[in-house]
Amino acid sequence: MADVWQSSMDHAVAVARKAGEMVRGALKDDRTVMTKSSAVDLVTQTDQKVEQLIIQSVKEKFPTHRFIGEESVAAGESCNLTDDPTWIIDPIDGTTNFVHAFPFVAVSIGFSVNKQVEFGVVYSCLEDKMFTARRGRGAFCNGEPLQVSEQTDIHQAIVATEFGSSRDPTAVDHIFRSLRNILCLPVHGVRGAGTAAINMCLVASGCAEAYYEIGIHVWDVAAGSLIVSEAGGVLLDVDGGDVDLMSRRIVAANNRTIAERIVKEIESFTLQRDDAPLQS
Ligand SMILES: O=P(O)(O)O[C@H]1[C@H](O)[C@@H](O)[C@H](O)[C@@H](O)[C@@H]1O
Ligand SMILES: [Mg+2]
Ligand SMILES: [Mg+2]
Repeated sequence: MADVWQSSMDHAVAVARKAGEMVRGALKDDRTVMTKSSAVDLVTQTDQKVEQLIIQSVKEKFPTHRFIGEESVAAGESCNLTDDPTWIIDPIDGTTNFVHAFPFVAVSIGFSVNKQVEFGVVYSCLEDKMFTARRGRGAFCNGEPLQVSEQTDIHQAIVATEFGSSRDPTAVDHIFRSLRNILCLPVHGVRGAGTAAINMCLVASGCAEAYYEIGIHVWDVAAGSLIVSEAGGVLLDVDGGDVDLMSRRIVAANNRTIAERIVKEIESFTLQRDDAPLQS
């Protein structure tokens, strides 16, 4: 049966690679840093230019498709997922890393139809690693199949997480208590690449057993969520229920045993959903 979304996925890979070239080029220039929701929620003109490059290129080829882009939402566009074909774009995942030339920076493009991710593309620009997944057809890195770790013992796991962009003391307390609970299980180690998308690709690659975070957005995790599940992994909400990509919370793990063990240690809290009505 013809795969109606293959041409869209091919375009996503091509434009992610082109965006990666733009990111690498911008690393040679001075980067003007602006802030969004907090003093540490950074954005640059390169984030904005990359998002426009991706969106304009898609509009030319697929004029009926819709978009959820991190920087478009930051500029006031809505973040509502419909049944329509929708490109869910994080132009630079790891902007803080980009600003500091810390070498983990990704372009993340998820593609949803009927509110289901059909393909995901994460291009780790400085590693030149193209992570891809098509629903039901596996996950790959530069064309090589990906498979999650087979580890079921949490005490022999590496767990990835991030501290996020909030410095609200209550949220930070929850984040640190969760981190302490997990670190002291003990686990072999806790790591963070500084980008949700690359953390999820590390889980899909079998390099980390799990990644969890409260504070992410749909554009951070849409592509990575499919790459993890197509590599044999599982996705949960931090409370152990079904994952909800708009909820700003996620656990991505190699298997349910590890995922549910991590859920037990997380002090969860809720944040305003990505698709909450815009404040008037
Ligand atoms: O770099 P961006 O796209 O803003 O995404 C990161 C976010 O800013 C951080 O707060 C999260 O902790 C990371 O997981 C995101 O990758
Ligand atoms: Mg991001
Ligand atoms: Mg971003």
